[in-house]
Amino acid sequence: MRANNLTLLTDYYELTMMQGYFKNPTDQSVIFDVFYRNNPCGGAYAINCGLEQVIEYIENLTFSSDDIEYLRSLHTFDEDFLEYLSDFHFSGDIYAIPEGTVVFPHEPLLKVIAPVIEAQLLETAILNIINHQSLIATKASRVVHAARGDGIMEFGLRRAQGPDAGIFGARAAIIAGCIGTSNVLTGQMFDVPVLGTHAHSWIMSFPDEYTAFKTYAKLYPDACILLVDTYDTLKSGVPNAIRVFEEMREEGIPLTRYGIRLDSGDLAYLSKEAYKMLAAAGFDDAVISASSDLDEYLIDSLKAQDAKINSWGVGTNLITCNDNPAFGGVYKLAAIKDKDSNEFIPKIKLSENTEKVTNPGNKTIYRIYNKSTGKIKADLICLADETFDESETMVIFDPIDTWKKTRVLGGTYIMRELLTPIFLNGKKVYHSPSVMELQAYCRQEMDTLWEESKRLINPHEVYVDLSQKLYDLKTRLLDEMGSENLYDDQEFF
Ligand SMILES: Nc1ncnc2c1ncn2[C@@H]1O[C@H](COP(=O)(O)OP(=O)(O)OP(=O)(O)O)[C@@H](O)[C@H]1O
Ligand SMILES: O=P(O)(O)OC[C@H]1O[C@H](OP(=O)(O)OP(=O)(O)O)[C@H](O)[C@@H]1O
Ligand SMILES: O=C(O)c1cccnc1
Repeated sequence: MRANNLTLLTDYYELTMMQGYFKNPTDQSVIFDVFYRNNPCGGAYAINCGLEQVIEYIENLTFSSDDIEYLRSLHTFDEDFLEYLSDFHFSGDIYAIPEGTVVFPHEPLLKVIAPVIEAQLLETAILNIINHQSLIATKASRVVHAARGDGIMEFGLRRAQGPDAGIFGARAAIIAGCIGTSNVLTGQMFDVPVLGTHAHSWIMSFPDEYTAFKTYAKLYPDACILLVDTYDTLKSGVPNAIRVFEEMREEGIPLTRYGIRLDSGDLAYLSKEAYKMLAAAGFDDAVISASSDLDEYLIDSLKAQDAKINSWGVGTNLITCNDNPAFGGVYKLAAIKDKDSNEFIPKIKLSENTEKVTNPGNKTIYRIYNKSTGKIKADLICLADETFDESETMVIFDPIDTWKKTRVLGGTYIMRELLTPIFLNGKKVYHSPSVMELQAYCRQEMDTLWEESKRLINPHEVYVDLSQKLYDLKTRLLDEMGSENLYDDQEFF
């Protein structure tokens, strides 16, 4: 399982490049941006997640003597470089969007400003952490949204891709709105609710289903959710559960959190029939929980079928994000500081694919909200030193189809800068909220999205525009590079 010190959790090439920078000394500062290009699962947004673990990683970033010994054994690194590494610590600045924030493609989720030799090392671990947790938080947010206010219990640990995916996946799922997790270690590490029912094996280990239910109910009268599908849901499971609940009622045991779990069969039909039986016996407030390879689409469909389910256990498809296995976040160089002028010179990466051309320069992001509804109108990626006046009318435009323009009238909008300082000169200047605080924040964030953008299929995309200044800079750099290419003696076929 994950060690505290993740310094060697990096790609080999980061270290070979670092040695290259060390041998060709440059104390040049650079800017790297972390961003992603496509929203997971065909959605219109993502939930940014993993910053607390990035902070821990950077705070613990030191090469131990064992690390140095191991690197020496690779016969790639010289002694002077190894000596440099043994004293290594991060001395730069990091700005990031807080965890639990709704984010969109191409926005810098995190920005590193540091000497190139330091900034290069961080790439792999930062992406590893942010890509995983943002992916699972986004998937969980979709599942939570589909459940329309019912609680989602995260049950994925046994199917997660290893311990870390289980632990930090559950953390991300709770931030995105799951009410609890079956993962006890996540509960301990992050002080979040642990929840659960019982397995089929519990029923099977007793001579009969009634005795199994009765024994469980005696032990856990205030958290008594009985799994009713081991033998026959409607003929045996539900009647036996009702018998136990009736006995509890007769014995004067308060029925606080009690009910059933369905784990197979037609969940719409079974839940409706089970509800009728429970209600007829006076248990219409029983929890009817369902699990069985669920995801956001199945939950949405079961809601549309008027299934009488009010609690959901979701495991495999959530914790693995089965329909979209990678978040696709990247770490791209955006600027290099010029030694003479001490100014950042913007850099751009070209691509045949317009979407993949990077945004150059030292940037920040402003979120523009409609003042009366509080909903997001658009995000504006701009240069870090740009200022805006909310009383002025602003024209924003699509950076690809530039003729698509929107006029935002002065006084009708509010702007909020999303990037927050996390490290300045290597010192942490940010305090991570607790996971439950992040959950509350994420809920508020989801309220700023229009319903149309939360739809599971073909959601309305939120506009992410470039400021005029950034757009002009990008166009100028592209023009300059284009004219350089003009003089290449290329052969065309
Ligand atoms: N009414 C429904 N509408 C849409 N999907 C449903 C409905 N009821 C169940 N499902 C889903 O259909 C799938 C059922 O798959 P399958 O029949 O293989 O398993 P099962 O019924 O859980 O039985 P078992 O546990 O014995 O494999 C599950 O993903 C379940 O969530
Ligand atoms: O279906 P998921 O979304 O992945 O949710 C988790 C599943 O894990 C359990 O099944 P499992 O067969 O592992 O154990 P059990 O014998 O207790 O049912 C549980 O009953 C759920 O079906
Ligand atoms: O508590 C449960 O019901 C549970 C936990 C993990 C996986 N499936 C179900």
